[in-house]
Amino acid sequence: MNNLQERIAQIDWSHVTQQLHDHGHALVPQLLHNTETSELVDFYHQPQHFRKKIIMERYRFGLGEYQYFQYPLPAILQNIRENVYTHLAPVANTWMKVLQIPQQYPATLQQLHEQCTAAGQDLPAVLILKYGIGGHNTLHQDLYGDVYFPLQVVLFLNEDYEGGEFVLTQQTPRAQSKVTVLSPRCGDMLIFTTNFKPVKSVKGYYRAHMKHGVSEVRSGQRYALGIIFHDAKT
Ligand SMILES: O=C(O)CCC(=O)C(=O)O
Ligand SMILES: [Fe+2]
Repeated sequence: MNNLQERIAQIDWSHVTQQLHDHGHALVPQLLHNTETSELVDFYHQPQHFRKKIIMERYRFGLGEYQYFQYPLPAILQNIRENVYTHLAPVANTWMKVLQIPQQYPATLQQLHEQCTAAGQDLPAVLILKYGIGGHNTLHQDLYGDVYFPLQVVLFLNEDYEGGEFVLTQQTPRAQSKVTVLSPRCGDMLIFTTNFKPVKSVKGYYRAHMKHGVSEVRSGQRYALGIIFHDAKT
């Protein structure tokens, strides 16, 4: 566990920051060990950890299901959420600044959550997703209320499936969307923008809106764990 905190501290955060500025996403390979990814998959079958289950097709979100954790989060997730946040707050603050959005994010997750609570958002947006054959997640953004943090994380919990690529689209004003397709390995952590990234142009920076989703799983079962830093209203 401490060891995981050290692994997070040892990530090359200046490289991650540069990737986020350039591409709106950054892959951190092999953050989690197999014992940790299988512990996280096992949580899915322990209902006491969860506050809500969503059957995706009922909402036309795709095909599959996910469950939102309830507080208190398992220590491993609290640890990742808190420690990764502190490295991402400066990236988010740079983005707001260059885009001239009057918003700055506090240095700690606890302070962000005080802002969420004041806005009536006090439930964790941390979830495990499970997809079977044909499972997919349609393109979306994870905004859960007025207070939002513009970066989020997915942890990939297995790799014994085919298809199920992680897809990001970047929309440029007056142009078609650019697509990035990733096939991360079990234990990888992906950091990506929740709604937009700044892009430099001759006239300064503009917002390129981004969405994410998952392509169809062709065989096997796919598990992923999403960490959204702001809290949700429902
Ligand atoms: O299953 C995935 O990889 C995507 C999950 C997702 O949409 C999220 O965590 O926000
Ligand atoms: Fe999502």
